[in-house]
Amino acid sequence: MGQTLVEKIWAAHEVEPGLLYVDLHLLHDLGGPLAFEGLKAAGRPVRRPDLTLATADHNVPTDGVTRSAQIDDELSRVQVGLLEAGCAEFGIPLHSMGAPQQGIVHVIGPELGLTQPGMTIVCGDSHTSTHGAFGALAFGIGVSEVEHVLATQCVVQERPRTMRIRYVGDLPFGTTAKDLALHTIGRIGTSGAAGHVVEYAGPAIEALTMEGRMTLCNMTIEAGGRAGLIAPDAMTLDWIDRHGGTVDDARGRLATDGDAEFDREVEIDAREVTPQVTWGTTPEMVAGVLDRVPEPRTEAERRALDYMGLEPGTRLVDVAIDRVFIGSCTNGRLSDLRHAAELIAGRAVAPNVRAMVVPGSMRVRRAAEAEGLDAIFTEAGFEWRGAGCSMCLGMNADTLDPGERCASTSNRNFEGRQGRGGRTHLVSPEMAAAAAVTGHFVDVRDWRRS
Ligand SMILES: CC(C)[C@H](C(=O)O)[C@@H](O)C(=O)O
Ligand code: SF4
Repeated sequence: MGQTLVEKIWAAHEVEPGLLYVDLHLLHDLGGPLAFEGLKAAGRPVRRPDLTLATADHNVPTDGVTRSAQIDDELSRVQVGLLEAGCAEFGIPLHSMGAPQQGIVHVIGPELGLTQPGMTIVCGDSHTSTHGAFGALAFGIGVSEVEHVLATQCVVQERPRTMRIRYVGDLPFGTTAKDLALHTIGRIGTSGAAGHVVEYAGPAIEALTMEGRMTLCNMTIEAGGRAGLIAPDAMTLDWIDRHGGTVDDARGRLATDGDAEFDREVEIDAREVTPQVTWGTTPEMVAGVLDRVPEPRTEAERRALDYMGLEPGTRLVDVAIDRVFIGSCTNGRLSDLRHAAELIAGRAVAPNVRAMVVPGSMRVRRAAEAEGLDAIFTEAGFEWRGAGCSMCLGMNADTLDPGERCASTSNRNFEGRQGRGGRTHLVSPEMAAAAAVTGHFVDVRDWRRS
């Protein structure tokens, strides 16, 4: 019997049963500092600093501050400072605040040509699955595992179960990878992929750009998956080539064999995807923009509606918003900014809305500026910020006030995620841009036709 892509990568990295060799270890300012403490206490060096790369993203202010010592918030200042000190001590390359390549860890890995097919990639962060877009087996690990990888370049892992989500048909006009991801989670639920590594397949996947594939793989975690990945193709190799990486031939051809078997197979009709808006406090509480806020079926849904301040039966297009956040490792890449800017051009942010764009990396920011996207955004009334996680999780000063309602391109709409009492609606960059202009959700397909 043939093997799945994941089984092939697994077999090529298994040092002994349950122990995987790690090709690339990414660190950020939350997991890194704690792991360094552990290493220091044990008196161990970092085994392969050359296969390790760090960046500051979670705690970084986006208001132009370029040195960790200048961060107002004490905890954030300490965490970024510890990352800087630890990287210097252990010889780990770091893109910290003020560095030209600083950015969200899952944005900079691919952008630097480091993320490649067939690799094992780990990071102390659940959305490491993003890198699976390149045909890598990429997954999040816990802090103690980060320390273990730093010390040994290996990670203890239970063999994951395999799952394939195969899409039938093409994505309809005016819908995006984000809509595909949200629609999928709406179908299978937030534990629909629990314990599995998901391989995405089908014509709708082949037609996605690399950025779209990253968005989809990123959100695998929100369906409970361990990781998500897509077999490499010519587009993958071309993207890596344009970003300065070189891919080994055999790895570039990696794919699931025709007769391989998955533990689970799910089929989803991509033709049914519409622009999606979440109405609740988990990504599975989602509907099409033309739908209404549903009657709650469970206690959790009742609670979610209460928290979100929404009445069942309200049309989603009638829901007014206060804030817009375009950014995050889900949708903070150059093409996301381009798509939002296309809709913004020549229009203005609604008077009662505060909208911000936080590029996923400083490189994305510079590239966007070179194309004049920053001018489009600022002329429309958006704030144009520095790079980082920012309002995706609100660890810096970019947060919602209690009760504020936000159209956000990030991946989690949990209670308090963007600030205590804040209400998050997950959408695509296009939907966020259109909502910024009108002050409520709109069917972006109409705008794209006009
Ligand atoms: C802080 C970090 C560990 C966390 C994650 O693992 O995803 C964060 O990035 C998030 O998105 O909530
Ligand atoms: S952008 Fe958001 S989801 Fe991504 S790593 Fe940062 S906090 Fe996590």
